[in-house]
Amino acid sequence: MSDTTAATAEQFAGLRVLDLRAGGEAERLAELQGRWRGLCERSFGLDGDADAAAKAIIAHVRTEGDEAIIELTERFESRRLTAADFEVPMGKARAALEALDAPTRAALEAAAERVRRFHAVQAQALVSTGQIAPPESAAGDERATEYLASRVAPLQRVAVYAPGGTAAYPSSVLHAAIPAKVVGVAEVVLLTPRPSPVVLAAAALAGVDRVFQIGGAQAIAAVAFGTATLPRVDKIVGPGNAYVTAAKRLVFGRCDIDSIAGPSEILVVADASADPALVAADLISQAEHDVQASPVLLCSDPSLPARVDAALHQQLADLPRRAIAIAALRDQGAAVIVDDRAALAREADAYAPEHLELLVDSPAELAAQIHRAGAIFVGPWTPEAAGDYTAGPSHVLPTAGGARFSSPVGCWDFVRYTSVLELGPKALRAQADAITTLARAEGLEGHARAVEQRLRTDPVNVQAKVGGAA
Ligand SMILES: NC(=O)c1ccc[n+]([C@@H]2O[C@H](COP(=O)([O-])OP(=O)(O)OC[C@H]3O[C@@H](n4cnc5c(N)ncnc54)[C@H](O)[C@@H]3O)[C@@H](O)[C@H]2O)c1
Ligand SMILES: N[C@H](CO)Cc1c[nH]c[nH+]1
Ligand SMILES: [Zn+2]
Repeated sequence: MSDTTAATAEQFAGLRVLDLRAGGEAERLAELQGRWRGLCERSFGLDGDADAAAKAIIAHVRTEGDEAIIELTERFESRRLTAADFEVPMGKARAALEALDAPTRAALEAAAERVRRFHAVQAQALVSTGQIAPPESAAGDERATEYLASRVAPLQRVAVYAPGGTAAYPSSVLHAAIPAKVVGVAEVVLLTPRPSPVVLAAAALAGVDRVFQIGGAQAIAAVAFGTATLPRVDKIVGPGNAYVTAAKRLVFGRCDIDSIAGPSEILVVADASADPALVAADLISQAEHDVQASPVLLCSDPSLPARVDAALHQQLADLPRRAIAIAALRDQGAAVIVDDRAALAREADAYAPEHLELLVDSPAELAAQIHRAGAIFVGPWTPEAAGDYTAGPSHVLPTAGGARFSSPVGCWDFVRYTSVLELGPKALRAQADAITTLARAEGLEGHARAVEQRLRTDPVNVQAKVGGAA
């Protein structure tokens, strides 16, 4: 991990430039392309130290339960808790909401309302679908009826993880717990280390049912397996650092998870029309999250990286979290130069960022050509920070290239579908030949006989045989 304490604004040496334009010296170009591919192939934590640490923590919590949580919280957070301290009474969260200063409460309520409204619309798409499909020839014949359905129902109990290491994230409480409540999850459990009063207030506002002031991989393990104090949950959602993210991946299967929502990322796609001050501001807005954040510029204007570097220098100078931002810009940051607009779209898709920001001419047109991103911010009036707080869609998004296959946290995360099948005797008979043939092709005689057994006992079938009609 980077040494953040030593970093200062003066130490920021500028984004490393990867000039991928055609026409450069072939060997050098191949090397730069290899480096860019390395960034596109990032798969955070898959074989890193965090994975090994999370594995050991999970094993410890599985065997020692609450005792392990007490020990690990002391080791990683220097906090001495007893099991009785784990749960923060909801009364305290409600009191925190009441005690909040008026501007913060108004901002929290405005964000909560917009997130709720957006997800209320999204939830309308989550319907049970059913089909009663007698063949036309058998219309009105109940025995030919088949009922095939996908029945949707909310999960019973989910855990929301809200980070609390180097910053507090009341917004993450809203952006994960509200969609869960919108679809009717019975019990939402919040896990968060050192909850600030604003985090507790957000929990009360979002309708969270229980709050546990524990964090890290130990919190993830606790709710995946359950301990004497913490309940086992059906799903864990929410962002976190490398340890939290690795633990989520490791407990998947014991419970569900949303996606790998790890250290923040932003890919700012810019052309000659972009204002370098906006590019720098938005790179910094994600770099300041974590020394492991990834702030990357992808541009078609070769003069832009130098102008963005100058703006970065200026803006980093008095940034409170500049040490973190500089470490992220230095270690994961890059300025990638490509030939044209088509290459901007192609390489943005290849990077599959958590946040994609388009500071280009006709940004909506370019947005339509890019398919792999957690969220796309279109045009100069849509800073990524708006999505973090008030816009409405959840800011809990897949990182580390997960946007290739995962989605933002949404109402879909908090429901599951059950298939329901009901066949009438004629409907089964219509499929029987295909079923028994396929079963025997798979060497599964028992399956074939399970169907034939029914056909033999179907009174209509018996009658038909006796009467000689089908
Ligand atoms: N992708 C998203 O949607 C999204 C949203 C918000 C935040 N984030 C990210 O969430 C992260 C928040 O990280 P954070 O650290 O501030 O809070 P966190 O709550 O995720 O992690 C803090 C916990 O990490 C554990 N920990 C610390 N050092 C450890 C070690 N050496 N070994 C094992 N465990 C250790 C501790 O238990 C501590 O409680 C950032 O990376 C931020 O970028 C992502
Ligand atoms: N940008 C973060 C997701 O990567 C979410 C967040 C919360 N608060 C501020 N930002
Ligand atoms: Zn953010």
